[in-house]
Amino acid sequence: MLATLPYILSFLVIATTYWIYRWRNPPCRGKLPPGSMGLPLIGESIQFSIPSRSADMPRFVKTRMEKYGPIFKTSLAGRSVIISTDPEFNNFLFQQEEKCVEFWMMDAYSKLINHTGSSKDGGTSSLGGEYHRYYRRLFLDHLGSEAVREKLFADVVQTSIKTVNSWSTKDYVQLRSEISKMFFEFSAKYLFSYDPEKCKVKLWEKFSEVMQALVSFPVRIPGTPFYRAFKIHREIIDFLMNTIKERREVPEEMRKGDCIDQVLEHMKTDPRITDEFIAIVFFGFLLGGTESAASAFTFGMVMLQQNPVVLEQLQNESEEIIRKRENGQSELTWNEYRSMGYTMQVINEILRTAGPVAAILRRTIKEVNFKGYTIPEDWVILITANGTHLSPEHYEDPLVFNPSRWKDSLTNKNFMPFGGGIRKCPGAELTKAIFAVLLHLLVTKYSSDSMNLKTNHIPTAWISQVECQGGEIVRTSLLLGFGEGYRMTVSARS
Ligand code: HEM
Repeated sequence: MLATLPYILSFLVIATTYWIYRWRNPPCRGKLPPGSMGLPLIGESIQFSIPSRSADMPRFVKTRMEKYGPIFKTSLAGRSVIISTDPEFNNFLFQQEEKCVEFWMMDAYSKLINHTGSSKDGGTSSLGGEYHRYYRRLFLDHLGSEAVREKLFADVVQTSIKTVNSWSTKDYVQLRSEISKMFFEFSAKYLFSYDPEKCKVKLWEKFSEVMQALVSFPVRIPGTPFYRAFKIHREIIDFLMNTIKERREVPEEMRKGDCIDQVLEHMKTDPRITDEFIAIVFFGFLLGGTESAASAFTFGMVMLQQNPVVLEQLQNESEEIIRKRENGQSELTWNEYRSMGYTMQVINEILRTAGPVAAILRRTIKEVNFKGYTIPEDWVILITANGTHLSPEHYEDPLVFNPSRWKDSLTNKNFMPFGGGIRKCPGAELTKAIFAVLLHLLVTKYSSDSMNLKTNHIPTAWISQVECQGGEIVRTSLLLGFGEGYRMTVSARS
């Protein structure tokens, strides 16, 4: 036995050394992008999860961009990952959907919705392939870039007026949560005519609790936030399925013409569209339309407060619109909205600097070759538009909030807050319309020096996991947070 010990030890040393070597140099048929795979098993997950207390891009990304360039490799949560801040590569990837790459989700989210993982699976919980094409068409039919027209816009105006008016009666407004709620209720109304005042189920409260779980550790052990969220998620799915069932029983002539009614029509001819699939899709839509918009708008308000000259110019534009009215109309119209040049520049600048969707995730389903690099199959690619939007290479003085940089054009190939390709955000135009209406109402109803944002001591549910003092803006790796939250006090203009 003793005689074989040196052989066993030598074998172990060689095997471990080989394993570490393989970990650091993953197999690849070409040249992988530069970067470090970190420690065996945990990779660089710890460094990645350290929040940055600044409005700049996450430190993790910034330091590695400086060291390795805009495309680099790492390992996170047991996965081999490529992080891309290169706009050319990002745009290339957006065009490769379902060819070389496919949609991929954070572990917590995919476990929460019981996602089957791949577009090849074809199960009803799959959100790729033909299922994706179906629900995307459904959303775009109602609210795509051309769809935010007078009718939808009038709804946006009414909902925003209701929200902004309610603020004047409050001691303070918890900005982020108010905006989340507004986006949530607007989306729910459009999907299934949800009326929070009539419905017994307090959907928004349930939904906020599920949101918290997305930044918690995804283990389904009783007592953990994730476990509770899992149960509430099921309740929401059951509620949505029940809503579909109830609507099916309503005579066709009494239907409401919302998304559910359209789905019921499609179900008549396509048995693959099940109630559960639609409930999961609606849930994803509500999620997509709530968190990012609320983060971005809150960030925008912080920026406006810090830039009074911009706020004043915004106010001038809105006042000018009101001055030009001849027919005594009091609400913003679609045509007026289309004329709000400076407001749109401000919104672009908010989206650039806030970058609420810090990570768009894809999985390679085939080897990807780009700019001399090879990315093997089954790697995760994390596309971070922040790395582009906040890089001095693409934007002069990137941390300066300067809406005028958009005065010549509101688009460019380095600007991708809503992603791109066949998964580009279908809520983009709606988001811009809601932001414009909210800004218009705020600057015309309240005096600009009264729109004070202060940090409060009520932890914002969304980011309660992020420890932070004094309400600084915090970028965690995937979410934009606000320390202890922002509360806004407003007073009507004299
Ligand atoms: C500031 C606000 C918003 C930002 C920055 C944003 C950003 C994004 C991004 C980057 C994607 C692409 C994700 C990917 O490629 O994997 C996306 C997808 C999506 N967004 Fe948004 N979004 C916003 C608001 C909204 C709103 C208001 C809605 C709904 C009313 C919405 C609904 C969706 C949906 C349903 C998808 C999935 C599209 C698909 O898979 O084809 N988003 N969003």
